[in-house]
Amino acid sequence: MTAPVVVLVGPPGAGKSTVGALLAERLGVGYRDTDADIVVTAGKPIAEIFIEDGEGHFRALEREAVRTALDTHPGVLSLGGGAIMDDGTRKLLTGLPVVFLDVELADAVKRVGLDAPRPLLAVNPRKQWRELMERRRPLYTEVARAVIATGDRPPAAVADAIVDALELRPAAEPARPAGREEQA
Ligand SMILES: Nc1ncnc2c1ncn2[C@@H]1O[C@H](COP(=O)(O)OP(=O)(O)OP(=O)(O)O)[C@@H](O)[C@H]1O
Ligand SMILES: O=C(O)C1=C[C@@H](O)[C@@H](O)[C@H](O)C1
Ligand SMILES: [Mg+2]
Repeated sequence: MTAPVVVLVGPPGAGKSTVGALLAERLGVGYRDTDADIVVTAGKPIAEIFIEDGEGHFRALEREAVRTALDTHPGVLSLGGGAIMDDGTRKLLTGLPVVFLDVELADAVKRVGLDAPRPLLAVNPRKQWRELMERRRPLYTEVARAVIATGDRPPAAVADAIVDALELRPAAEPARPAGREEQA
């Protein structure tokens, strides 16, 4: 198993894609998003999977997408906003460097407008988002090794905060051999 260096979780608009891509570039590793993997595997957009097959089927596809990505992707991995709702998916995350990108409703609205085709936010998105976060916040927190508030930080500062919280360094940066400082 080649586990990711960071797994990002958080609600829609938390910045998983934006921060994840930035962080991957900074660390010199690849970036992957399980939502994108599911679309490829299912051969149709997520909204269609929800409508035609239901949320339960989507969560099962998502669990398998997470399992595969955790086994094969050594870089930065973003999960779908609701992945932590599935018991099996949460179990897969045990012991991994999971970061919860936290965001308040007002900032999420500013960022994504809540008018994108998100199946679970289709009707009355503000109310849905608030209720969804009430249910999900304890689960995001449960799986997370670090919780990063993103409201008052631009994406680059969020990436910095993750690097600090998990004490990460670029993949290419060699570990300094012990005792070399004195020899220069
Ligand atoms: N820390 C931040 N400060 C300000 N704007 C941000 C921040 N993080 C992300 N954004 C902006 O918010 C929008 C949504 O970000 P992004 O798509 O990365 O969120 P996401 O968590 O991946 O959402 P989704 O769950 O829908 O995939 C983008 O326009 C992005 O530029
Ligand atoms: O919050 C959610 O439940 C979702 C978020 C998206 O990332 C997608 O995984 C899907 O639209 C479901
Ligand atoms: Mg995203």
